Amino acid sequence: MPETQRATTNNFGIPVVSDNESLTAGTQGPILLHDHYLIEKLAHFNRERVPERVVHAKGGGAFGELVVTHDVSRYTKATLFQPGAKTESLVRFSTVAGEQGSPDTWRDPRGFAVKFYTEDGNYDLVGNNTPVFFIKDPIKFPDFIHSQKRLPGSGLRDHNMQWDFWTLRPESAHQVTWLMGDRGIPKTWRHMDGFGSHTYQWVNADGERFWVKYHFKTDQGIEFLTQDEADTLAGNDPDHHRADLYDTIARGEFPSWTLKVQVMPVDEAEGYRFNPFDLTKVWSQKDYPLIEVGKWTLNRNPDNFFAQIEQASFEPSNVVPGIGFSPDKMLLGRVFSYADAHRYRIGANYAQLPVNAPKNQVNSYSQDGAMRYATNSPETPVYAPNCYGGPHADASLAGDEGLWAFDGESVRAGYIEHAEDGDFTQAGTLVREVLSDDERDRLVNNIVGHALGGVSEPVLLRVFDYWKSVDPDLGKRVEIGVREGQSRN
Ligand code: HEM
Repeated sequence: MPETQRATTNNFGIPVVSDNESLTAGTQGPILLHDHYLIEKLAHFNRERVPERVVHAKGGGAFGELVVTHDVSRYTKATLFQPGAKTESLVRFSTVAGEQGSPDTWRDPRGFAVKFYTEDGNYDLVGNNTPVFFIKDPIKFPDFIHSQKRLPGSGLRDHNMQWDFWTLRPESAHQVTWLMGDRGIPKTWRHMDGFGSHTYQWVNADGERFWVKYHFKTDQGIEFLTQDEADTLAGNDPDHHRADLYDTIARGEFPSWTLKVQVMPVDEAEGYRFNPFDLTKVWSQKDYPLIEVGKWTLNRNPDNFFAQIEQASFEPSNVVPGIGFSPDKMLLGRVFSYADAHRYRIGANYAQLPVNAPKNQVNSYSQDGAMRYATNSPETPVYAPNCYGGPHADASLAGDEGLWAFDGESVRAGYIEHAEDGDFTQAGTLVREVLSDDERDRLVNNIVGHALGGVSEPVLLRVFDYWKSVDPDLGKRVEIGVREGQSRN
């Protein structure tokens, strides 16, 4: 064996005799059970997969850093947002509805999940490439996702089911308008913006509170794929977006985004023309202009995709001092959901994996569980309170948690309607005031093409009404396009 070549070992470091032949009783005899290396190989292989994410199963990611270039300390005391702060980061981009092997260029929102390894623990901002979402109550999330995935009998995806759900839940209109437009298929992950989407809370050093929305503006410029381009790539190059990110970073070209925020003083929320906690609405940038925070750059590829991307866990519950939640019910539902998903998908001790572990010291009282390894000394007390020097909670942080006032009975109700709320208002504004003529034409074509892909009566009639409610002219064009398409087929 050449000196530089290392001997194969089994998982316990014991050198093995053969990479190629199993141990048998004679050349034609049975395989022997005590060939423990063969058994190790076959048994470990059977356990190579963890369950794929129930949503956002197909994705890719990279490491990078956030550098704060502007002073937003009057809005938050969070250490990662202080002037000059530099924080290591991880991102995972994804599609929502497809499975692990699905094409990157299907029309779908893109996940934009960011982890910041701050000195106060991990801050996860688990957003999308759109500022809004299809629904506004977490109780609807499993129904919504079921309608986007596959039929139980045939295992096929079904546009009829998608439109049935969307048109029966008209609060989806704003997000569906984004989805059916150019932003529904970004050219690459580098050519899309990212959004925290929800309203979060920032708390400054004086304990003052602000509502905040995050925007990652791509420095590469927004670019998209037409439906035809995307369809071709879905067949020829299903990992197009994953490969693009990896290859670009490997070439030493580091994509970046400018992080900006919209900030609303808490006492302005009640009188704002849109309910600021409704995830199907944006805040007008005329009312709350973007404030620059810093530069977020991706500069390092994973060196083990499974360990660092597949096992990565992002959870909206990870907020650090100076950042808090808001009355957005979707956000509050997500605060429960993700850590629960990780415990099932990766295991109880997923937070100990290097990609998920914070860079600062963990002093929690969690212990044991599958695959646990020790991080504390044997003398560390395993309960609180104790009189043996174990960690104790810091009550002085109470004001940094991001709390808010509320009052009233337990109710099952929607959001308080503000002056200009309504399911179709902002979708209509997007169509009429933001999109160019070309963009509107492509929107109509995309909707018509999608509806012709299996949507039938009575859902189809609701599709026409839905788009007429967004914009009467757009709705008429959709109806004419679909009827013409039907008569051609
Ligand atoms: C109540 C509503 C929601 C629920 C219950 C929910 C639940 C989940 C679950 C269970 C996962 C899989 C986690 C895993 O196995 O690692 C997931 C992934 C994800 N969700 Fe949600 N979700 C909701 C809404 C949203 C919204 C509104 C956004 C964006 C604004 C979003 C963005 C993401 C992203 C980006 C991922 C992938 C994270 C990764 O790359 O690992 N989700 N969601």
